[in-house]
Amino acid sequence: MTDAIVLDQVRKAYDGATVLQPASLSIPRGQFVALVGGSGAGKTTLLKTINGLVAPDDGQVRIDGAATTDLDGPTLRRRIGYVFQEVGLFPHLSVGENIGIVPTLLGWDAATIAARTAELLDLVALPREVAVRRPAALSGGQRQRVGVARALAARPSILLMDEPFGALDSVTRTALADDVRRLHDQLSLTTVMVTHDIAEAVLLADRIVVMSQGRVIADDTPRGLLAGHPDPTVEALMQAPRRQAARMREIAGE
Ligand SMILES: Nc1ncnc2c1ncn2[C@@H]1O[C@H](COP(=O)(O)OP(=O)(O)OP(=O)(O)O)[C@@H](O)[C@H]1O
Repeated sequence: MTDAIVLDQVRKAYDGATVLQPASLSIPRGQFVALVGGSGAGKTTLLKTINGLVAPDDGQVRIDGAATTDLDGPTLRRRIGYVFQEVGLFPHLSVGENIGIVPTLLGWDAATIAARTAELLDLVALPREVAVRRPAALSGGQRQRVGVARALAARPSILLMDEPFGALDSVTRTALADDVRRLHDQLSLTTVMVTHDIAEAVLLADRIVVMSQGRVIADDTPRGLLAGHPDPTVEALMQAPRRQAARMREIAGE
């Protein structure tokens, strides 16, 4: 079967500085991939090459076998949902209008958009009444849920998320992360999520891709990476979840 996302030797430089070394990655349909690595490693840049927000200098990105350069904007927006870092809801639009942005751009009629908005609010476990509120009248966790609903509005098969839970307290974060994984499974999505939280990546993802200085330095299952890796940067990253797990077992008296 054709992979949902293929990056074929994708390279990107800004003002002569290469921020993404030629990177290749194939992501089969249905996989949940976490993209981790230090600040400035190139994670957001790589994520944005997938939906065309960043145009690669070299190489090719293919979505379900088609080069993104051959796909028009509306097709990309329909196929790929994007949850922005810091959510990026429009403050002057209601929650419902925010969720309906892509369907509106795609020319859906008002009744279909309203029905879809209600369905999406149910899906992300928000009361339907919030549709008429402005984003400022929601909690941070609720705003993130709106961000996820907005990304899923046009029934994409691919969901990209850039640090979607970054600013949340740990209880809200865990609940939302669990819901995102549930939605991934329920809607048969292919998901790529950038996160700084390695424990979260280990708990949520089927596969973890580690980046450092514009390169992919590791790519394995959480279990595989926890078992050990020759690269010291990867090893250092994996120490945190290992320590947390060991400490939890100790406290639980196991
Ligand atoms: N539009 C841009 N113009 C110039 N440089 C950029 C631009 N976007 C990103 N960069 C640079 O590219 C490098 C990689 O940035 P990127 O945002 O992809 O990293 P990241 O791994 O997502 O980092 P973080 O975890 O801090 O968000 C950084 O050095 C950044 O300053």
